[in-house]
Formats: sequence, C-alpha cells, structure tokens
Amino acid sequence: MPGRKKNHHKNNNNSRARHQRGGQQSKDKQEQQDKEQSPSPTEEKELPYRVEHSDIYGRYLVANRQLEAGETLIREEPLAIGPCVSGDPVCLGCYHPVSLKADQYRCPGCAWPLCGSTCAGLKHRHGHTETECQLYAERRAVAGELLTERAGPAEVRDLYELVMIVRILLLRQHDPEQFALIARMESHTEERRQNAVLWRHYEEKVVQRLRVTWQLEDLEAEQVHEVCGILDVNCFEIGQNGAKARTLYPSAFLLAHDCTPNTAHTDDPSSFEILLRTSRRVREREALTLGYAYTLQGTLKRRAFMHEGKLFWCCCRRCSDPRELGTDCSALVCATCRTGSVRAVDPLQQTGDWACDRCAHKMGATEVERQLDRINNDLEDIDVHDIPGLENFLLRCVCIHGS
Ligand SMILES: C[S@@+](CC[C@H](N)C(=O)[O-])C[C@H]1O[C@@H](n2cnc3c(N)ncnc32)[C@H](O)[C@@H]1O
Repeated sequence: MPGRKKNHHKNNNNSRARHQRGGQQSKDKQEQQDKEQSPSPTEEKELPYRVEHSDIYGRYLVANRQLEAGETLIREEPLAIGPCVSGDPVCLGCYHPVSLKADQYRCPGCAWPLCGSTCAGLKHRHGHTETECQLYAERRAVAGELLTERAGPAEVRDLYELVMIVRILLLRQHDPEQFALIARMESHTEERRQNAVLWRHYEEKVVQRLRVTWQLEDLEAEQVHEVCGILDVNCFEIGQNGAKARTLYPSAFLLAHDCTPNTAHTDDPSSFEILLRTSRRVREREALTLGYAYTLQGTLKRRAFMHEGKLFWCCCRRCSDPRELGTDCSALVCATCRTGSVRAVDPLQQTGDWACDRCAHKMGATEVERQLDRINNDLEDIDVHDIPGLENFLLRCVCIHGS
C-alpha cells in the first residue's frame, strides 16, 4: 500500500496517545469532511463497506455484510499520480525508466526526459500535462536542464520528488474539487513537525526549493508540508512491466493497516486504476485492512517502517505475537547454543530484549536490527536474475534465520 508498496489491536499507549494528540484540529477536519464526503445512507447500503471512525485508526472501512474471498471492493482511478521518490529517472508520461544520456528523447517544451514523442501519457491527466509542462518550461534551468548524465542519484531523486507535490499543488489551482478530495486525507503534519530530521528534509528539499529556487513564492510553506504529509501517509506504489509510480486514490486510502490483511490489490497498467479485493472471507462489521508494509518482513522492521512513514505503531495480532501467528518470521538461530531460536520478549517494545528459548543468550533490539540490515544489504547487492547468487544467499540465511 500506502508507502513503498512505499497501514489495529491490542492497546499500545504510545499509539493511542499520539492519535489523540494528533490533534483536535485533525479530528475537527475529519469530522467536517466526513459529513461532506460520506456517501448518502442509500449509496452506503449498496456498497460492500462503510466508513467508520475510531480514536486509534481515525477513519477506516468496515464490511457492510459478510464478504466472500475475491469480492471486488473498490475499483477507481487515481486522483493524482507521479513518479516514485528514487534516484532512477522515469518518463513523466508513463513512469517507465528513461536514461539521462544525451540521446534520450526529451519534452520539447520543458526538457524533462520522456520515453518518446508517442508516449500515451503526454498531455494526459495521468501523465505529463500541458500545465505541468508550461510550469517546468518557465523553470528549465532549475529542473529539466539539470537532468543530464552529470546529475548524481541524489540530485535526480530530489528533482523527481518534487513532481507529484507540484502536480497536487497545480490541482489546487486548476481542479479545486479534485484537490478537495486530496486535502481531506490525513497528513499527520503536527507529529511530523516534531521530527526535526524529517521536517528539515521537507523544508530544504521541497519547500525552499519550490519557493526560492523555483520562484513559486506564492506557495504557502504550511500547505506544501501538508501535501508532503498527505503523500507520505496515503500514497500507493503501483506499476507493472518496469513502470513505477505513486498514486492517491479517492476511497482506497481509507483502509486501515493490518499485518495479516484481509484485502489485496492490483493495478491496471494503462489507466492506473486500482482494483481492491477481499483475500479471504470477511465477517460483517469486520474492519477491511491492507498491508502497508512488506508482509514478509519481520515485526521489528514492519513496525519501524509504519512508524516512520505512517506515524503509528502497529499493534495487530501478528505484531503482538513473538511467533507471528506461527510464521516465526522474525526468529533468529541462537549464535550461542545453535539449537534455540532468539525472539523478541515483547515484540511491542521496539527497543526491548530478544532472548533464546533454549539457553540464557540475549540480544538487544539494536543488534538485531543491525543484523537484519546486513542481510538486507547483502540481498540488495545480488542481481535479481543471479539464481546461484540468490540460492547461496538463502543457504547463508539458514544459519541465521533457520529453515
Ligand atoms: C492511509 S491513512 C488511513 C485513513 C486514515 N485513518 C484517515 O482517517 O484518513 C493511514 C493512517 O491511518 C491510521 N491507521 C491506519 N491503520 C492503523 C493501525 N493499524 N493502527 C493505528 N493507526 C492506523 C494512521 O493514522 C495512519 O497514518
């Protein structure tokens, strides 16, 4: 989901407190918008779900009736779409990779790289629009012209990060109704403001760049931060056949997270429509949930990912169970006795101890995290097509994770 694929529970005091602090302003905004945007009672009866509200999740969807596995819940086009935040350049029309070499086709108007003059996304609302092109054309020197072979991954990333933010801010001017649907989404701005590193990143790389370098002085800093928060909290990462994009959808954003979700989604590569279906039978009144994080990651990493990007500590049944509902996804082979398994004593204590079930060996969460990062870095260094390399990696992992 929302997030890289870049989001309920035994009570966790931190999470509950944060949602309540998350502020009266945020709650008022939600209540007001709930009234304006909610389907009428007749419409709601026809839908397989309805919107509810809780102090922990905010707004979320629940099943209106028992739903069978594979039932379609939502099919909708994006309200906004743009490139993912990455150092790899993509076509602004179709989000397929492009190069920054001199012979790469570029938009004659604004000099941003495109896949070609016949790209289906040219002048299309889900691609490179005329309005966007005009804005970039006026700022060729600070954007498109910097995207050359000399640009490092960080520079490329910083420029591509701006694209979707600018697209949403353009909607405010050119399609206020569409913008209003986005503006009702949760941004967690007040909590994000408390995170100095994150706030500085957006202040320097987005707000200042747009206002000073791009001379869009009329943009209010507060509104830009709000849009950045909305994107981080609500966007989906979609794409097929090499294309990768991030998207905001009008209803799908409402699903709450669970680490054993009861829905799954696919996306249409040409319309960027999302198709969200139940992945198992869902009881009437049960919350409809989506996995915001990688379900194959262990609890420590999944929870850290959601806290960082989505601003909540997941306390679902899987996160609360040291054995992750029987998957034992997080267990490590004990480095001391070599026969026992090391697991978090209380997985909802992010910095708590990990202990072996056979001997007295203990590890701190920081050490576990370092080990997991090393494994992840090793994996990322292997080419996805290098089958012997991947098999060797699996054999090395058996010594750490067990079979
Ligand atoms: C994509 S939004 C979902 C819609 C949101 N609840 C709203 O009212 O706009 C993600 C946010 O919902 C809340 N949320 C979703 N799943 C949650 C969970 N399992 N536990 C706590 N909060 C959750 C968090 O505030 C998170 O940042």
